[in-house]
Amino acid sequence: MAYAEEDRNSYEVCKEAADWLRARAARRPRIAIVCGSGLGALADVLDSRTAFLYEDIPHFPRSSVSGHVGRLVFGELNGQPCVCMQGRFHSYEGHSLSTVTFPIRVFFLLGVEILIVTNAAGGLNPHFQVGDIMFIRDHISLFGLGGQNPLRGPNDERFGVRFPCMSDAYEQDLLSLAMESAQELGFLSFTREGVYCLQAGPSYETIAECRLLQALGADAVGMSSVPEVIVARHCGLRVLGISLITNKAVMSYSSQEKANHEEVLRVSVLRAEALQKLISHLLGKLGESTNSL
Ligand SMILES: O=P(O)(O)O[C@@H]1C[C@H](O)[C@@H](CO)O1
Ligand code: HPA
Repeated sequence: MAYAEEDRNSYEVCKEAADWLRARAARRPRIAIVCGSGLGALADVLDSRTAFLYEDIPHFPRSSVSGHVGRLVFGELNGQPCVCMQGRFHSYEGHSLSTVTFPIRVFFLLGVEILIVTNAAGGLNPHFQVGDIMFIRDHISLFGLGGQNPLRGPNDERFGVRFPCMSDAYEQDLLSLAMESAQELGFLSFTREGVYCLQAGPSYETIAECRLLQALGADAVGMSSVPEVIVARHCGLRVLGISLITNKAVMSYSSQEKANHEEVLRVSVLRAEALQKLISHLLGKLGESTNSL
């Protein structure tokens, strides 16, 4: 089917991809997990896995960033049926925001109820350390504030309302369960909560920009996740966001530190196992609380 790039996430196009996947996946996933930079190994620990290359799924975009493999993996984690995006799409790759968020609408049409977005991010909060896991309490979208929103354009009510609320984007119940999981696993010493700020990338921030973002109330800065969260909330998915602090944002002109993707990937891989344990533990709790949450 030929369509303009901005029409990629139209209902019909998303449904074709969802129908293709539904015909091939063994179980309907309840939870979708977007794996951030260097965090794709999570998909490799799912039980009863079935994987599809993005290039084989109708209308799926291609991943071009190292640390993002480019597969959709269905399976079970701690008894919960899941689908993992082993590789996400970023607008700096040249994708429109409708392309970046296309998989989220496909997940919605597959019957997914909960979206877990993970990402690598630079720490702006001076109390954060490299290797900290930050549960996202809220976000600041420099895209959105600047007029670029994935919901821009005609609204299709089959997905959601014209003016969705975002003050409850990150669900408190999921955040509490995630915190409880961190406590039960003994992870509290490196678990934080904070505000994630989206900037366009692919260049990292200048020192003046880091100072500005910190003054605005951001605890971490990254180049993804927010468009996915907006589209997920638009179609009623419950959202948990997790940032891995892979580097400290450079705040001083006397610092010799330089942000780089190799370090981001190195730290992500070091913390990948802890993050897997955390998400798996949380999913077990979601299974126990199916009726109450
Ligand atoms: O996909 P995420 O947000 O985890 O990736 C971050 C942002 C850039 O893509 C890259 C920069 O190192 O890592
Ligand atoms: N800035 C933006 N995106 C990032 C960073 C950063 O410092 N680290 C990982 N992703």
